[in-house]
Amino acid sequence: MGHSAAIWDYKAAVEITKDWNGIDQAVLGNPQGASARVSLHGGQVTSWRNEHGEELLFTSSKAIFKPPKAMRGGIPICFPQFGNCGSLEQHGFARNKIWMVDDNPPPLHPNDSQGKAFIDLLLKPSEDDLKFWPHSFEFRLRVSLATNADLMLISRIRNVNGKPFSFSFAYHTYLSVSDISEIRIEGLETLDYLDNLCRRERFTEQGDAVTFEAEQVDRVYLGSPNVIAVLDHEKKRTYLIRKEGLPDAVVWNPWEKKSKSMVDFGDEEYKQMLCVDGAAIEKPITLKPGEEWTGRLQLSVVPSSFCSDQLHL
Ligand SMILES: O=P(O)(O)OC[C@H]1O[C@@H](O)[C@H](O)[C@@H](O)[C@@H]1O
Repeated sequence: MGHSAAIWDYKAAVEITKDWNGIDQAVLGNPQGASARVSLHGGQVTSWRNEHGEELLFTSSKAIFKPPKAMRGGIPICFPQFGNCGSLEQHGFARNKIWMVDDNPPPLHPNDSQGKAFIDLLLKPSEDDLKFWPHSFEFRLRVSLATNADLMLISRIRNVNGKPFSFSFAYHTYLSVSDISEIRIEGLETLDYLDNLCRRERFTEQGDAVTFEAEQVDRVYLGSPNVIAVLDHEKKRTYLIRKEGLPDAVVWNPWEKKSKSMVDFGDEEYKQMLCVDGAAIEKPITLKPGEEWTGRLQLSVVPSSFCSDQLHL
């Protein structure tokens, strides 16, 4: 994984190393041995492991770890556009850019700082970016790992001083699952969704949970609750996705046919992955000069005996 260039003591360790392409990445650790890795390429979280060293995020065995494209897995950031419904490249440019580390980040909130390892990455537009998206923004991404191994991503996007601008956003979260046909998502039942496979037509979810049976699912659930549970029966564990400032939830699994059409994805790998993204898509966010938007995502894993009633889903 490359050599260590620096060790900072943000209560727990944050280490900057080089990845296989010589691009810096931050490795966050907690005292129990959990870890998270975030690449400066795209500000993309590329790994999140629990204290037993088990990887919780999916990465394709065919992933291409080479800029300019984002690698298939982890948590790419979709900004300032989700999908292809705008003039920019699919899912926006942020995931393809090289971000900077902020060596002097503002402190964590006192209620929020207990033992957390964190790193702040910054993205500002280059001259070239301004030609395609002429808006002066600053994007601060804070990735932190808690003592209980929860992974938190906080995005703060500020209109530095330009004209008002609008954007859509998603944390495109690739979860690693044992077998997609055993997975249930709770928290999205009865909601309306836009079906990306059906010209973004609006439907209403009918099942008592979202399950995956025989075909690609590619939907944007609207006005979703701030906690969504992904139950993995076989692994006897549940992912909890908590979000703030992100009203929508994208659910995507490519299934067989689409998997075969993606060069950086194995034909059978759809069985082991599921994307559930905290997102702001249906109603774009608009920022006036000087305004800032915050979108938070917190991922936890709990045993499947944990009752969903406790979540107030
Ligand atoms: O291949 P990309 O650009 O990373 O996108 C992957 C998928 O991302 C999902 O979020 C979209 O809803 C899908 O339509 C898309 O295929």
